[in-house]
Amino acid sequence: MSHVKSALTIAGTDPSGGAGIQADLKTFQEREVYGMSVITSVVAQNTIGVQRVIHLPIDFIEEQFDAVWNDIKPNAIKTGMIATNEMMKLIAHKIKDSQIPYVIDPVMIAKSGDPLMEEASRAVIRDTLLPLATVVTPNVPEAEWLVNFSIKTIEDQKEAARVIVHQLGAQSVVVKGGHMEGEAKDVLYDGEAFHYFSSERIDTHHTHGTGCTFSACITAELAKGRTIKESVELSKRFITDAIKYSLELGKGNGPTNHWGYRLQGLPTKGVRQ
Ligand SMILES: Nc1ncnc2c1ncn2[C@@H]1O[C@H](COP(=O)(O)OP(=O)(O)O)[C@@H](O)[C@H]1O
Ligand SMILES: Cc1ncc(COP(=O)(O)OP(=O)(O)O)c(N)n1
Repeated sequence: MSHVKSALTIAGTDPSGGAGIQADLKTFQEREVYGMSVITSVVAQNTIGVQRVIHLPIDFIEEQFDAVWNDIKPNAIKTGMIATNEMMKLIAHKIKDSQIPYVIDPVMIAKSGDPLMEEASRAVIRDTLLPLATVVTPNVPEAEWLVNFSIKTIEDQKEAARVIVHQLGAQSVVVKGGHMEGEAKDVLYDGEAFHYFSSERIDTHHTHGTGCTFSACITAELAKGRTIKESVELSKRFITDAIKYSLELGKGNGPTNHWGYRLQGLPTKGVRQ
């Protein structure tokens, strides 16, 4: 039996390489986990924004999933952009008895403001996929939609986390602090205890793909058998360095990239591997 750990991402694409499937696969590789992917939607996007989205036919998404699943069963799964009700229902049906860690990045709107999920589908992801999640990683606007109140303080982040676990049924949640003021403080709640992961706020607009990279890192660490808390702690360090070394590429918000320090030929001292 192979000792290689693998992870599967089910998500949309980013041809400019900063977010979506491309970010997930790069992250899996960096975390030394074999990466696999099922594409839900093909997205023409870049650092400026989203130009057009084409959803793949549902039977073809299923065929991709079966091709991977029946051949190389992953040690963990993540979902990112899942735009429609029928995609959500298909994925719920496929993974409900899988017994492997499942991370949901409930992608609704890109930083550019472009929608990546049909508005009517938000209730479906909440009701069909969230109860299956090992970890769900909403940013503040996504968490606000899920819990239906506004989040302005750390106490609001905690209350949202409680609702997402106890009322919506996720095993655990990280309410991310990227959209808050001041330090970037993420709140992990597992139904019993709160854990806080903070970093200074890095003054950059090159943050394309932060959410994708963070959740992919959590998935990779869970695939290796780490606990939820360990996985989130490592992923917070990883994303902080990835933002610190983000790349000034493109005409808009450049890509977050942990390998950015190597690509830019910067010294490795201080970068957490
Ligand atoms: N400017 C920043 N400085 C430091 N950390 C950040 C910054 N922006 C986001 N983060 C961190 O990046 C991760 C992704 O958060 P967020 O930006 O809220 O997600 P999303 O990309 O889904 O909107 C979180 O760990 C958050 O704390
Ligand atoms: C295909 C695809 N999936 C997800 C996103 C959103 O990524 P995120 O990490 O939240 O970063 P931004 O794009 O919002 O900067 C995406 N853009 N494309």
